[in-house]
Amino acid sequence: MKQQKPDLAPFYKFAGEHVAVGIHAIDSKGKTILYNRKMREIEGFDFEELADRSLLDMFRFDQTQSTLLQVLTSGTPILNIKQTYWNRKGQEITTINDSYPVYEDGHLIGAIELARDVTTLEKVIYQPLKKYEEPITFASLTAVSTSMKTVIARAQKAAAAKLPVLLVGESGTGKELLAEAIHSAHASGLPMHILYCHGTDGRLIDALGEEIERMQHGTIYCERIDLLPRALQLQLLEVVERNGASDSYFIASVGDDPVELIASDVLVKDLYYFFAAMTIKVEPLRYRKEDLLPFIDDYFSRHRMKVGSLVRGLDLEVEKLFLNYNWPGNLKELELLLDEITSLITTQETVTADMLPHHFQYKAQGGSLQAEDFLVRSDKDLLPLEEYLQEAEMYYLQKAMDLNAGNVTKAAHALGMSRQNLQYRLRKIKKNAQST
Ligand SMILES: Nc1ncnc2c1ncn2[C@@H]1O[C@H](COP(=O)(O)OP(=O)(O)OP(=O)(O)O)[C@@H](O)[C@H]1O
Repeated sequence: MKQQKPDLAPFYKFAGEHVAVGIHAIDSKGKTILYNRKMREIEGFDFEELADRSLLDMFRFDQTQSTLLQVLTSGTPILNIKQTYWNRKGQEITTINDSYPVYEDGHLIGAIELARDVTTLEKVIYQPLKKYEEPITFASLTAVSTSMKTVIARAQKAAAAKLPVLLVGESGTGKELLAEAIHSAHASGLPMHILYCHGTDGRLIDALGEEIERMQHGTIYCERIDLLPRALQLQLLEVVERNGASDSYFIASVGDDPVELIASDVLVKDLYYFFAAMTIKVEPLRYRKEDLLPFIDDYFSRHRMKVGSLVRGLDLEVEKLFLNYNWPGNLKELELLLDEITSLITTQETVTADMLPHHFQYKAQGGSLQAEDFLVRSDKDLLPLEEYLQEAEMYYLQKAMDLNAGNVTKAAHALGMSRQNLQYRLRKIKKNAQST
C-alpha cells in the first residue's frame, strides 16, 4: 500500500514563525511576502506595514542599501553581511545577513534574507573598558554640555552615597560607560558584573544571583531591564532583593521614560523602585550637540596615540553635516562612524565629505527624515493634497525644532525663514491640532 505523504506546509509555517533567525522574503516585484516573528522583533516593523508596499517604495531614497533588492537585481547571493543599525523602535541591533535569490524552474521569483541577531554577542565583545585601555572614570566621559555636567554631578553623588541608580536614556547615550565610571568611583579594583538583558534567559539571571552571592562586593549593572519579558523581570527582582543587603552595588538602565514604561506594563514597578533610589537621565546627543565636537577631538587624539595617525579634525562641511544630523544611535553611532572613517585613513589630517561612507552621506543629506515618513500608511485613506501638505509641514517643522533642541531662532535659520514666520506657523499648527 502506498503511504500518503504528510502535508509539511503547516510544519514549515510553524518553524518559520518560531525559528530564531529573522526571515524576510520578497517576490519578483519587491513586495514582502514573508516576514517572520524574529524579523519583526529585529526590525520593529509589522508584516502589514511592509506587505502593502514594495521594498522599492520603502527604500526609494536609498536603493543601494537594500541587499534584498540587490540580490533581486543581480540574481546572486550576498552572504555574511554584518550590519549595526538602529531599528524602528530606536534599539541598536547587530545582525549578520545572508540574502539569496529564489528560483523556480529557472526563473527568478524573488529573494529571501536570513538575519542572525548577534546583538547580545556584540555587546559582550564590545567592551568600552578595553577600548579605552584604562579603567573608565568620570574624566573619561565627554561632558561639555550643561546637561552632561549635571549627569556627572548626580552620578558622583550616587557613587559617594552608594545609592542604587537607574540610568535612563536612548541606546548609545553612554549609560554603560557611566555605570563603569560610577563603579570605578566607589569600588575601583572590585569586580563589575554586567547582565545584558536583551535576549537573556532565566538561567543567566540565576547565574547572576550565584555571582552576587559569590563576589559579595562589587557592582552589578543590569543593562536595559525594560527589554526583559515581565516574568524575567520578576525573577531578576527576586534575585536582587534577596541580595539587597549584601555589599554589592546595584545599577540598571532603561531606554525610555520609566513612568511611561510602567504605565504601559513594560516595566515591573517594584523592579523600578529597587533601582531608582537615584534616577539619572542621559539626554540624546541631538539635544546636547555641544558634546559632539569635543567627543570627536577626544576620539582623534586617542587614535593618534594608538595608531600614530595624523588625523586632527573635520573640515567645515563635515562639521556642519555632523551638527545637523540627528544621531538616532547617539554617541555609539558616532563612534562606529568614526571607526569606519579612520579605518580607511592613511596620511590625511582632515576628514572631508568624500571620506564619509556612502550610507552616512545619504542619511545626513536627508537630515533626520526617513523614507518611510513620507509614505502613505496602509491603514489611512489618501488625504486631500492640502491636508497632506499641512501634515508634511507640521512634521518637517517639528523635526527642525527637534534638531535644534527647541530653539526657534536656530530652527528658523536652518529653514531659511524668519523667526516670526516660523513662530506664526508653529502657533497655527498648535491651534489646528487643538481644534481637531
Ligand atoms: N559621554 C561620553 N563620553 C565618551 N564616550 C561616550 C560618551 N557617551 C557614549 N560614549 C561612547 O559611546 C559608546 C556607547 O555607549 P554605551 O554603550 O555606554 O551606551 P548605552 O547608553 O549603554 O547604550 P545601550 O542602551 O544600547 O546599551 C561608548 O563605548 C563610548 O565609546
